[in-house]
Amino acid sequence: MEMTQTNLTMIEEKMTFVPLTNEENICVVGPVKLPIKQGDFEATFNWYCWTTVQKSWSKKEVINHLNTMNLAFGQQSSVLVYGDFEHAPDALVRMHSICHTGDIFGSQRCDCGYQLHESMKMVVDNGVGAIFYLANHEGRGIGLFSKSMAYLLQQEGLDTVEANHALGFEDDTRSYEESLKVLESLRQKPVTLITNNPKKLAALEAHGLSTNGHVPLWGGENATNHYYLETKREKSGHIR
Ligand SMILES: Nc1nc2c(ncn2[C@@H]2O[C@H](COP(=O)(O)OP(=O)(O)OP(=O)(O)O)[C@@H](O)[C@H]2O)c(=O)[nH]1
Repeated sequence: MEMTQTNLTMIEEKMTFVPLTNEENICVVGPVKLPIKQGDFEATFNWYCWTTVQKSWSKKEVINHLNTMNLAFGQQSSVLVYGDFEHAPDALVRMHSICHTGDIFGSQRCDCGYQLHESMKMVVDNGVGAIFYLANHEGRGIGLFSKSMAYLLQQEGLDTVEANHALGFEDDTRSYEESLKVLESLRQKPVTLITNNPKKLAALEAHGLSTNGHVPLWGGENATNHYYLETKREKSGHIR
């Protein structure tokens, strides 16, 4: 079926350009209505997805380029927004790094799946908030393929930080700049971060966004991930 002018206009109305660099804009699409059901938990979020595009492109050109952008070969990030995110005085925000093994497979080697689902519940209980799902953060920035090797090293006794170093990576190479620009485009008031990671708070403050501090999210601890979580606390500076 051909796209009609009405459909094209409707999509263009849901597209926003957020300046990133001199060469690139972030193109944000949304809100898209997204009803979610996970066990007993049900909620309807406003979902926004984004990708970077050439600065010179118009909205129509972005749509025309979709089938040559190879979007399935590089994942896009997105955010689930709940409530009156732009205006409400108190909003909870989670900056969640993608974890293919924990979030999708339910791996017990980390606490990621627990944190993702729990933060969605916390946002809905709070009435307002957003969960950013950051697609270029797999394995704290080393990628899934490298993470599989890091896991093999961890099976031999290295901790999560040592395993990254052994493969030639820094422990944590994640950047929050792109997602913080998207956050700024959705809300200018202070937010409370759901995190145990002080680096995430520091990134928000370094970007010039004001914060109401953080709420910790510990839980989902088990015999398999105990050592991983202990290393986060002892070596990576995670707040108890
Ligand atoms: N390299 C590496 N990455 C891991 C390992 N276990 C989990 N991860 C990744 O670590 C990231 C965890 O991200 P987050 O849930 O945002 O966790 P965090 O930085 O500890 O911060 P908070 O959860 O907010 O406290 C995900 O990208 C996982 O894929 C591991 O053993 N090695």
